[in-house]
Amino acid sequence: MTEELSPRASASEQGYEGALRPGTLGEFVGQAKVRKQLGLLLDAASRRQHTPDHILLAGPPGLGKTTLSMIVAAELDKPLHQTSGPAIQHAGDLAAVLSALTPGEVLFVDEIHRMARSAEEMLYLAMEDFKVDIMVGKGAGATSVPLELSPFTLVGATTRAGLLPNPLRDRFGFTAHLEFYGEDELARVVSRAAGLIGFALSEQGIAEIAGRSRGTPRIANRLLRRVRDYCLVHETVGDTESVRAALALYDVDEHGLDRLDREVLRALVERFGGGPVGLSTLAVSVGEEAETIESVVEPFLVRTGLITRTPRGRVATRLGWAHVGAEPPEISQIPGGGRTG
Ligand SMILES: Nc1ncnc2c1ncn2[C@@H]1O[C@H](COP(=O)(O)OP(=O)(O)OP(=O)(O)O)[C@@H](O)[C@H]1O
Repeated sequence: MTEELSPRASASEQGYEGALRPGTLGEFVGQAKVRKQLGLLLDAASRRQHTPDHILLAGPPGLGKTTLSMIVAAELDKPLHQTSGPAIQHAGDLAAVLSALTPGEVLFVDEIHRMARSAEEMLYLAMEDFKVDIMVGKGAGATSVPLELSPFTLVGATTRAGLLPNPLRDRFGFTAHLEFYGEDELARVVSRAAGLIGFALSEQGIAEIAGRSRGTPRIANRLLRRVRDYCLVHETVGDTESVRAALALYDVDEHGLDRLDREVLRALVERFGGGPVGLSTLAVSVGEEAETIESVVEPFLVRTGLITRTPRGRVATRLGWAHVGAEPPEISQIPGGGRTG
């Protein structure tokens, strides 16, 4: 997968991303339902002068979970403490974080599904009663000492909501499921970001980037940066032509497919007659890890209707055949498919 289309952030783009983050719910583009629900929750909490319910943000990477956690803290006018599941490997790690929280503080735990089990159990009590039991001493002499915590709001983020144990999931008063963005919404993300970085981009140029961003604001902002650099170096304006030229340079096609996506699709059509074929066979045929194909390539090809998953393996749809410029052998046997995102 080319770096341009990875939904995950790279360390080098954190500063750029930070500069583009919307600071309020009003500035946050799209996700209308989640914005309304969250707005109501925060408004009610401030009217009751109470900390809001704990919030779980679920959805694929790059859709705005970290941004929303910052917005929650900003709207509540409270500090934000950020950590992540992998950083909490022992109950003691969590106890240290929780005991340092100030009243009303927002605690953001990214990838909360990756937290240690022992810490999860401590978190149940902390979420419910703002208390933890600290074990003091070892062996037979060990005793548990209750510790009162300041009331806080936990904002948990996960790309794998299904992996959260039920007792943890049940302790969130509100769960927001973030959806992939439509092209109009992505155009608004790009237009806003272009304004912030002071880059003049035509309406069509904006639409070209939006259409290649795989429903993901992080990718939209990254492609914008590539186009801005291209225009700077080639001393050209941000129009459709320069967007196309810049993104062709990075192997991003008009639907947001990259080299690996196209290779997989081409292998499916040309080497396996459109399928059905098993994932591992497909992975070997393009010389890539099955994991990468399953977690990154396949979901996007399925979502855009280029392939489907059947019990017997992956099958190219009519759209998939057309995308690689090939004719399907017998139309009646090929799934129709349809672009969705
Ligand atoms: N709704 C939105 N409006 C405008 N920009 C957005 C929106 N959502 C995300 N972005 C931008 O996309 C980038 C990635 O967002 P963010 O870091 O919040 O994603 P995430 O879901 O937390 O990703 P991960 O799961 O990898 O942590 C940021 O630069 C952010 O400003």
